[in-house]
Amino acid sequence: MITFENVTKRYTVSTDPALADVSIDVGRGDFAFLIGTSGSGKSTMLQLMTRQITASRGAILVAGRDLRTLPDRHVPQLRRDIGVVFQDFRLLENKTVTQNVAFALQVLGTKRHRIKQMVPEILELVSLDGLAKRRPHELSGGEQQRVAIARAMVKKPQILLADEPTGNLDPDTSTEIVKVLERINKTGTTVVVATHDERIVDLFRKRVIELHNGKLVRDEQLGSYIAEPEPGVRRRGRLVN
Ligand SMILES: Nc1ncnc2c1ncn2[C@@H]1O[C@H](COP(=O)(O)OP(=O)(O)OP(=O)(O)O)[C@@H](O)[C@H]1O
Repeated sequence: MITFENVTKRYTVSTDPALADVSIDVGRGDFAFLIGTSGSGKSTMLQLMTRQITASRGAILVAGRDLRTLPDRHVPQLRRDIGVVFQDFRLLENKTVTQNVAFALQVLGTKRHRIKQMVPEILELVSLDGLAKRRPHELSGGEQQRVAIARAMVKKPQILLADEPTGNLDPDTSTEIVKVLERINKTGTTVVVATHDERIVDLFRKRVIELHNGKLVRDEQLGSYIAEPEPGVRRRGRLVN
């Protein structure tokens, strides 16, 4: 669903690349955490996937499209296949929950009767059905993030990208949000979550893709936040089998 082949991204010629020779393959229906310290290249990777920026070198394939050759006029179509959520929710403050979600469908040109039908369905998916008439300031952070996820999911994208989705949330609420993402993933959507949140990575034990200074340093199924040492390597004085 998302393939990077030897991708390098340089923002300026004089500095080190933000992403250096990265190759990954995220299949349909996968769930991956993208981790790494600040500045390691996580946001750069997400922005390359949506073609907000283009690679300096290498090939990127997303939902069957080669982003090197995709004409600009086809980029909106690509973005219909990709839902994105952010740390800061980015909701429309003067609109209710229903209106925030409906607005995302209106801009796609969806007919009014379809919007009326689809919005309650999607609110149910993120367990927000009781809060449809509230405005963002009347919601908790976790509820606001659910609205943002609902809004990203209305177009039924094949891929959901989340950039630090639990960054503003307390631990219990963060767990609930990742459970929502997991539920969406179980419906077949490919989910990639860029995060610094060590606790959720260790709790959910999904695939972990780790960057360091723009380089891919780990790609592990059922990974934890801190890489497990190789067998035979000493860790805190104990030999790991
Ligand atoms: N528009 C830009 N112009 C120049 N350099 C940039 C630009 N965006 C990012 N960079 C640089 O590219 C590198 C990777 O940044 P990126 O934002 O992808 O990291 P990140 O892992 O997402 O960090 P964070 O966790 O802090 O969001 C950093 O050195 C950053 O300074």
